[in-house]
Amino acid sequence: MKKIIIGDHLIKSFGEGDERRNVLGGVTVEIEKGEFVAVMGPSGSGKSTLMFALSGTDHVNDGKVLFDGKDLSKLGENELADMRRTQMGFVFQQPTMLKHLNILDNIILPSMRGSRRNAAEITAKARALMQRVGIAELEKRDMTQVSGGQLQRAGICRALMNSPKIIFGDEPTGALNSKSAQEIMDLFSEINAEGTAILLVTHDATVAARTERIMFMRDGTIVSELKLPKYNGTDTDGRVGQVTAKMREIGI
Ligand SMILES: Nc1ncnc2c1ncn2[C@@H]1O[C@H](COP(=O)(O)OP(=O)(O)OP(=O)(O)O)[C@@H](O)[C@H]1O
Repeated sequence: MKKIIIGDHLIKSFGEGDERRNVLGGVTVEIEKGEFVAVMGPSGSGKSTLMFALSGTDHVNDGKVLFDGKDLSKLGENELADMRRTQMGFVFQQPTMLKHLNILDNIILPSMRGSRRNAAEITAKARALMQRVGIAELEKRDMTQVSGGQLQRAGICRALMNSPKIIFGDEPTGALNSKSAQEIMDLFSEINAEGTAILLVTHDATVAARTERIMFMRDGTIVSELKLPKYNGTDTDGRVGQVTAKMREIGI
């Protein structure tokens, strides 16, 4: 099984009666194990809805999602929650963290729930990840005492706690300045190089240009795709140029 995710003819609709409309109009997506992919498209084109569908965060109305060969619709709610917690990582534009807990405790909190590992093991893993992403000295601070980039690093540590097979990122650099955004993208590249698949939703051509495949959405369907070689730190401007040219071509 080479694919980590197959989304097969996904249909998702919202609204009732005359107001009802398809936000995903039969989308088929395949993501390879270890692949680094971006989804771009105008606001409201269905990017986040697609991500929620592929991650089992939200149910689809029709079509099916296979995660590592398992049909998500055949799993009970607990099994699905368990799969999301242990095999998928999530990074959002603004990491949601509890204000009254320090950064370290925020990182370990989700892993404590229903885990067979003991607290010392979990804490050691969190500290190792914090060290790795350069925020080891911030463990006692709370979320209001760190920068946006540092908070996002903490969010990435939290997403990596269970060594997921894929990370879903919804505009993970959207709230950051360009330097922090680049550093976060460097981190994603490193994580991907170690074999974790990554799916990012982004409006930013410089973010998308770091990935190896970009799917362009419009009105709930994938209208085009751009493939790039795996990023190795070279030809950054050329890659961004290819993404922006494609965006112009399809009118995004
Ligand atoms: N729970 C919901 N109920 C009703 N409509 C919804 C719901 N979630 C999303 N939508 C609608 O579905 C469409 C697609 O939303 P989605 O968030 O997937 O778009 P997007 O491409 O991620 O947009 P953006 O770039 O602005 O985040 C939008 O028109 C949105 O209003």
